[in-house]
Amino acid sequence: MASALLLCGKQIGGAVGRLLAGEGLAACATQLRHASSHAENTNTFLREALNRLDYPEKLQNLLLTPRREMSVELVVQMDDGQIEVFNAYRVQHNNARGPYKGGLRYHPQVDLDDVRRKTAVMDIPYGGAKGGVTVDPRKLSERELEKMTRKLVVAIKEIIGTYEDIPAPDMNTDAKVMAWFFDEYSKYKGFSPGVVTGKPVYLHGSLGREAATGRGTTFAIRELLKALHMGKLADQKYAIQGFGNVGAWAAQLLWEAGGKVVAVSDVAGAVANEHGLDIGELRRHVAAGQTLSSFPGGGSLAKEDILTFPCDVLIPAAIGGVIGPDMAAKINCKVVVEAANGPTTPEGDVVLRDRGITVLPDIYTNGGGVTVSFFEWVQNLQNFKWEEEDVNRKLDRKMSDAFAALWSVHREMGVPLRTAAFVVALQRVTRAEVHRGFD
Ligand SMILES: NC(=O)C1=CN([C@@H]2O[C@H](COP(=O)(O)OP(=O)(O)OC[C@H]3O[C@@H](n4cnc5c(N)ncnc54)[C@H](O)[C@@H]3O)[C@@H](O)[C@H]2O)C=CC1
Ligand SMILES: O=C(O)CCC(=O)C(=O)O
Repeated sequence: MASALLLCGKQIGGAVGRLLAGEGLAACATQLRHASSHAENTNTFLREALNRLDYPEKLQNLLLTPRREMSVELVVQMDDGQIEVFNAYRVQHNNARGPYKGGLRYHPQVDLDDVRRKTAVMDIPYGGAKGGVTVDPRKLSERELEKMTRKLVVAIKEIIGTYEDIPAPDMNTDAKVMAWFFDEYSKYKGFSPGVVTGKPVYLHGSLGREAATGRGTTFAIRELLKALHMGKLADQKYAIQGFGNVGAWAAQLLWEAGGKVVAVSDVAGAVANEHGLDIGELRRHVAAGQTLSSFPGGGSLAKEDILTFPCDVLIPAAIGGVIGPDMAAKINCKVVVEAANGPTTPEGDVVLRDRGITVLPDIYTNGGGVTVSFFEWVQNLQNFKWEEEDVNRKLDRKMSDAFAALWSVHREMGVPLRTAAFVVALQRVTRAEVHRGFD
């Protein structure tokens, strides 16, 4: 027995040592603090909308509290034989309107953001969920990443499902991760393409899903510019933080529409050209493994300067919490379009309001992703593939209709667009809750 434990101790080595030293617990506490601060930010915005609606307190609490939160540990043997333990979670918010739905993020910092109201703003028949694993995927080999993903599926398979909760890509998760997810789940529950969205197109994915969040962001900007009488997409200068799925697709589509993308950044650096970057060339440069800052078609910029770079439309498309009050006082644009989840803190939001800078909120702006995820799910249930133009046309319609709904609340109630978006969503969720009854 003693030698087995010793053997086990040797195998587990560093991971157990670190856990026993309390490092794991400290990391876990940091993640929870981070998660709760983000949830608090969202709840601050949500309360502002609830203040405008005359709902009884009990209903308000119901709307503020997630239905279920699951937290699991994934034990993975790494390529070098060491055992690592990863914390993973899934939070399910409200399923009055349909199955839970939302992204799955692999990131060193947990960031529980808000899909729950997004599905209601977009008027698609889902509730909201979010999940993730606390990991820096750049430090894992592809095989380790696959093992970790499969362990995650085994750990949460009883609370997800085609009609229960449908994960999707988010930061650092892509079609490949979704394919592993679908494959592992199907081993336990039988063929289930509808259990995740954002799968590869050749493996029950939807045409148009990869670009959907960036494309939806572009439609959202078009509608906002029209409403603000600011002209066309082609008339604006854009600065974009984040050049991953969302940022790069938004940049590409804005550039194709004739807009000038004057600066973009990623986690490693930034590049700028006040006459506009050639986004086609830049994407090829990055796809070839080069950094943004080494792009010959622009000058290198400190990544910290992206949010203050002079432009008409600033698009944070990376991580949450980047526009606090200090940053909000310095940014140099006419409108902020939140393609990322939770880029503006409540304090930052107040400063932007005071400065007269319009903010198009995340729960609407990046809703194109979950909308085309919904289209993918419908195609999986139909076992039928739609044409890409059809997907894009339907997405355009959803984004335009959702904008019209929030713009009319913004005008009628005289509230900022963020509050208007929450009001629209809360009204839809509440209607579903009340009509389903509470017995
Ligand atoms: N992928 C999707 O369909 C959806 C994504 N979102 C949100 O959009 C945002 C971006 O997601 P994806 O593009 O999918 O992720 P991604 O992993 O494809 O790209 C993230 C980008 O952000 C950059 N980045 C990371 N940390 C940064 C930092 N500190 N400063 C500057 N850049 C940084 C990365 O280098 C990368 O370019 C996230 O907030 C995500 O929650 C929201 C809805 C749907
Ligand atoms: O496609 C989805 O289901 C959700 C995408 C996502 O992560 C989000 O909307 O925040």
